[in-house]
Amino acid sequence: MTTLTLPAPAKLNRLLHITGRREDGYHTLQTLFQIVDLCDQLSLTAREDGEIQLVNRVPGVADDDNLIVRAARLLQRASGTRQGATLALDKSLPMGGGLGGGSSDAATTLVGLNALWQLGFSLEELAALGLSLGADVPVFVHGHSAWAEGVGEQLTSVSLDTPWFVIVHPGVSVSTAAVFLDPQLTRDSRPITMARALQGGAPEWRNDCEAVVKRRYPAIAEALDWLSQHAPSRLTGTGACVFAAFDDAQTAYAVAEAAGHHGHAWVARGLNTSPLHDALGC
Ligand SMILES: C[C@@](CO)(OP(=O)(O)O)[C@H](O)COP(=O)(O)OP(=O)(O)OC[C@H]1O[C@@H](n2ccc(N)nc2=O)[C@H](O)[C@@H]1O
Ligand SMILES: Nc1ncnc2c1ncn2[C@@H]1O[C@H](COP(=O)(O)OP(=O)(O)O)[C@@H](O)[C@H]1O
Repeated sequence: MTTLTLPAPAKLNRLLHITGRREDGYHTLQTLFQIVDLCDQLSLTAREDGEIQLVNRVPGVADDDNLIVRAARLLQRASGTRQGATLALDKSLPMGGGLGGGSSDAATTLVGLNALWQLGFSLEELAALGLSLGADVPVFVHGHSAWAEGVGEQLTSVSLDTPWFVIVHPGVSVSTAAVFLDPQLTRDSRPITMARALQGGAPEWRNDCEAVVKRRYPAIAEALDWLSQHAPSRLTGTGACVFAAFDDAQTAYAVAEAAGHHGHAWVARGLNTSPLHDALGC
């Protein structure tokens, strides 16, 4: 029996600009995705009976809605394979935290099962499949820090600095849909070039969702205000997590320890390549 145990890393949006709204209601974005070394773990075991079996439930998510089950079934349909898989998910990343955990789990399932079932799909083909599961799936399939446009699926690999991040989850759950529906959301930011984005610093390194999210969720506003006393701080995605970058691990761990009542805090290292791709050599 063959089993692959693989990481599903989190991402941070180092900046997030909303540049417009498409006719289908989805918003067009410009963002810098950075992969970090905070991960869920997924074990994939091949089965000959064609079944997709989930070993452990994710609380609050029906098995048929679990993104790893949906990703496995999608890949079965796309390839016509008769193989199945047993999926075991060891979840560390908070759900709905803006860290992309569910999307990353789905991406690891697609990339991992493609290897396990020896299907031979390219990463581009897997990313296109993954987009139907969520806008953040392609960057995790792609496996590299990226400048993204469209709804996050038009990706250009970039190399970012790799600081130590303090990530704080203020313990509230943010509705992505509600943030995008809020009338006060900035949705007309002028598009910038990738080169300008990569220069870093204010005013480009901002998150357009921040004002709306701070107004709707006071706990996130408080966490941001607190973390900003230590270093420039931002929201990732539509939240709920906020983060700040530090040059050395020691300072980052000290700040994380002091985060106290603002929520659960992690220290994570910024990466440019995904540990998933490092593990599989792809
Ligand atoms: C904005 C980002 C940045 O990383 O936020 P996070 O989810 O990471 O916080 C993501 O692209 C989010 O992608 P994802 O989390 O897959 O969003 P979905 O479930 O597809 O969308 C939930 C709802 O948000 C709205 N939505 C989402 C993405 C987008 N570009 N425009 C939108 O208007 C739509 O109303 C959609 O029905
Ligand atoms: N395997 C999974 N892990 C996490 N969330 C999942 C999973 N499958 C489905 N979901 C659903 O996807 C939603 C978004 O999850 P996640 O990607 O963790 O958040 P975000 O997009 O804010 O980073 C969750 O609230 C949950 O309902």
